[in-house]
Amino acid sequence: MNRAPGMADPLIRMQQLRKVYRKKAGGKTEEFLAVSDVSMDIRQGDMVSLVGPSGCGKSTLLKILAGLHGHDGGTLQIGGGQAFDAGRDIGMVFQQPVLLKWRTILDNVLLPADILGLDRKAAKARAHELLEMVGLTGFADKLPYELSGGMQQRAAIARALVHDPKLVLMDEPFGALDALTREKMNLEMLRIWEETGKTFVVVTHSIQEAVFLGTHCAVLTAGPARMADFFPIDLPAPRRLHLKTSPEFGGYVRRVYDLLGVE
Ligand SMILES: Nc1ncnc2c1ncn2[C@@H]1O[C@H](COP(=O)(O)OP(=O)(O)OP(=O)(O)O)[C@@H](O)[C@H]1O
Repeated sequence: MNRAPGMADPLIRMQQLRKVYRKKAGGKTEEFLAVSDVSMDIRQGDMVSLVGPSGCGKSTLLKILAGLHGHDGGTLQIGGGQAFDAGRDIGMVFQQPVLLKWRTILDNVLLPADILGLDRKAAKARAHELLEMVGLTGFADKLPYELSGGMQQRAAIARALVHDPKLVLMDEPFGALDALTREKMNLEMLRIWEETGKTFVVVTHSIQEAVFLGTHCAVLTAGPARMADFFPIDLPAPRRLHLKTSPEFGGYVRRVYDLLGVE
């Protein structure tokens, strides 16, 4: 795991973060508390998994980090004391790859660089490097429909990295994949994270996936919305699938089950 030397402040600091959705209905304003009392420090190079049941506010939290939503209480500092521009410094991966079907895989990967107006030649060289990193060498000129779901999601990961963001936000990136492809993608993602040294925040419904991927895990609950815990996951690196059969892994999984009240 790479950490910037001398970087004292965390890349992200959330303190008692709170988000209320408001809706006007029949002359009244209805309020819904979606995120409550979320506090955590995320350091550069961390891989943080956000886990919790449907509706507990994981996506809302990610949208707040991405600058797509404001928050109603608490504080959020991003950048570790350095300038931080959400458009430039964040890469996003969604549950579906959302590739533009008329653009080649290379041109899809280049999309953020095009939007930001980055030098096309340099961006193209980086896009080719990233395609190699995600195992898609030779697919640059294909159209999305010519790739499997897992391959498309790997292209989406390359797209999230092409503008060299400081922070990568992933919202259930492997939720649409079959179980075996998902396990392979977990390993791929850990390798990409190791190679890039970037900070990743990953939303998942899967407790096993949260424990397997994370250097840290944030557990959120719904009804009431709150953060139940945030803790480091001290498992040996590099993580391999057989780790899932170890008592240490089982201990972390059990801790999350207990926090979520799952029997
Ligand atoms: N734009 C919105 N306006 C009003 N309520 C919203 C809005 N977005 C989300 N909510 C509500 O806030 C709560 C948290 O939603 P969010 O999408 O963050 O949950 P989640 O944990 O990501 O769920 P899932 O795992 O099912 O995607 C839910 O009860 C949802 O109905």
